[in-house]
Amino acid sequence: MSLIEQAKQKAAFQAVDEHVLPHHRVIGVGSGSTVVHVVTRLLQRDPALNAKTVFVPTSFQSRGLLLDGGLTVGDVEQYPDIDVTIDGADECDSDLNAIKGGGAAHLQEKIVAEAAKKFVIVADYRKDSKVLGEQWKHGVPVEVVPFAWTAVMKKLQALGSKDAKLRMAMKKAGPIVTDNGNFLIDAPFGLIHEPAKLLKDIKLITGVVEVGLFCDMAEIAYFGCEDGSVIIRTK
Ligand SMILES: O=C(CO)[C@H](O)[C@H](O)COP(=O)(O)O
Repeated sequence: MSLIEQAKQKAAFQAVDEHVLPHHRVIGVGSGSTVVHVVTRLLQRDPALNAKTVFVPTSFQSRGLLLDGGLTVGDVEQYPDIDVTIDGADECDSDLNAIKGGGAAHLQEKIVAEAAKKFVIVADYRKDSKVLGEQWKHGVPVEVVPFAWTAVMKKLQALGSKDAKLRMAMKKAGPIVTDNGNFLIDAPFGLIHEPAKLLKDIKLITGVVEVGLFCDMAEIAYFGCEDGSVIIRTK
């Protein structure tokens, strides 16, 4: 396993060990490569404990990971009160505001994070920053209704994101379609000093479904490092 993968694993394992408690019955599970290690650790728990627990995924990917592991899967409609949600991030600032949606899953991720009593971020050290936009250069992921994408793009440009782009699929002649049937625009804004304000401004654009800015949501973040240590940040 590469050093970066080991770093992600360290962060994920520690977060599961410290935040998924024996009395918890509903656990939210995010998406992405770091979350693969979260599921690995969940599967190492006492099977009797896992059998009494429902896991709420945030994407096609995490649903598959949970089902492959034989865990019981539920959704927010059935389980609106989640004990803890653990998810990755594309970048996380010193106030624990995060950019998410690199994996196009931020709508469901935000719903599952908001439904949780506690939201925990796991990542490698490259995601740790002072100000959003320092590390993640692809821009803020913005999920949009397909019909509205050009109109939303113009509004994002007017807000200052000159290089906003529709996210294209790798092996399809066309745009990425999210798990919810929408398109995605990646909107770079340089350094984001006021993420909550930017979040509000983007959300007010008609046709925007959800913005990959998670402001004032995470309680704690674990960043795995290549030397085997884990940086922990709290609010
Ligand atoms: O927000 C996400 C998906 O929408 C992911 O959590 C984020 O992209 C981080 O992924 P990884 O752990 O692979 O770096």
